[in-house]
Amino acid sequence: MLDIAKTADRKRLSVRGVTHSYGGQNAVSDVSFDVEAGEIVALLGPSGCGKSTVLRAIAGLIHPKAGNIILGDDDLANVSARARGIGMVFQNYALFPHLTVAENIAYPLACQKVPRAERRARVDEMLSLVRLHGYGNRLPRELSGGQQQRVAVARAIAGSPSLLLLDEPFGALDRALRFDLQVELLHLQKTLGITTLIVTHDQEEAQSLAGRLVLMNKGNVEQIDTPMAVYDRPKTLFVNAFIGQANILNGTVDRLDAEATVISLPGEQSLVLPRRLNFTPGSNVAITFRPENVRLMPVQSQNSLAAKLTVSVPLGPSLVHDLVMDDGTGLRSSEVRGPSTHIPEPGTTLFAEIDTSRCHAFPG
Ligand SMILES: Nc1ncnc2c1ncn2[C@@H]1O[C@H](COP(=O)(O)OP(=O)(O)OP(=O)(O)O)[C@@H](O)[C@H]1O
Repeated sequence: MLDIAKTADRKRLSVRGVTHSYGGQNAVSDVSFDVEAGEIVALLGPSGCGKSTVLRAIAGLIHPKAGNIILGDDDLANVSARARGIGMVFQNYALFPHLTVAENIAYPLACQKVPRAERRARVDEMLSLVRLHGYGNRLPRELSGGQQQRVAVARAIAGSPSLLLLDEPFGALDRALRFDLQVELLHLQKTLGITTLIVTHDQEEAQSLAGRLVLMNKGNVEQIDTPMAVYDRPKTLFVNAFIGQANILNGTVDRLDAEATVISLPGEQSLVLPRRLNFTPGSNVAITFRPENVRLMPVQSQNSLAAKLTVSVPLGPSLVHDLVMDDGTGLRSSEVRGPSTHIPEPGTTLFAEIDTSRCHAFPG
């Protein structure tokens, strides 16, 4: 077992009702979530939704207007950024350019007044951990972007922080390298068991790294759940559209009984959902479903919608079809491609058969 794993101090992070504004404009409102000791959670949402503001408040770089941040048993309100025991990694590496790799990694240890010999041993351990053994004497500019980011990770964990914060850590790297570093980070986090919060706007990154996601939109938390639950049971239309792909049909509740709800759609089409929705007749609803829950058929059946094929695109193992309905609403269907999969001609009218048991309904 690694030395650092023995000394890692697992703490639970609790964010309670954090609210912050810049110049009167609320950037985050009443944000609450927990990261259990040793857990990895992703804060996910579109640009400007307030993710970095939450992270900065946890790190102690800003003081939120309201709310509490509790790490372990300590409320951090009166604890300085430096004394919080938090390791941070930013997108732009932020290594000290005039210090060598080893000096960069040793920096937090020097601040903690760790004796020189112990510092040297810890730096060596960190270099092996991030697979940069032998690079200690180089300057940051003599490393690739991926290597620099590994040094940033090593520096963040060298001081055995009780919390690791990562702000878009791999945003500047190309896709393949990002994936490699994500796998490495996951391995490292599991080995060390550091409570970790990662901020990203990349849903694939969030889903591959985190056990739970905190979905933010316009300064508010919309849902906190596992990646699969967020995908399968989105609580809001925003979450449904932000995670994965979603077809959205705007319609009106026509009639409902105990077992079914009939939705009228533009162009005299309709859809029967096999359950009673919590809406009154006449309500506007947005019905959503994933492309993989749509099958294209040559003939009409119940719960199929007529649409014209615009394009079919092979994407690795699947085939994605884009269609347009008479009223201009777009539809997307995807299927697993086999050796005999037939690709229809663009312009063909097809019938999109929707698995209505997988549809979600939100206020329109
Ligand atoms: N220093 C600042 N002064 C004024 N407004 C700010 C400041 N920092 C952030 N904001 C505003 O607060 C809101 C939230 O910003 P924040 O950086 O937290 O979002 P984000 O989700 O991290 O975005 P991104 O993914 O683009 O980094 C935005 O509307 C932003 O314009």
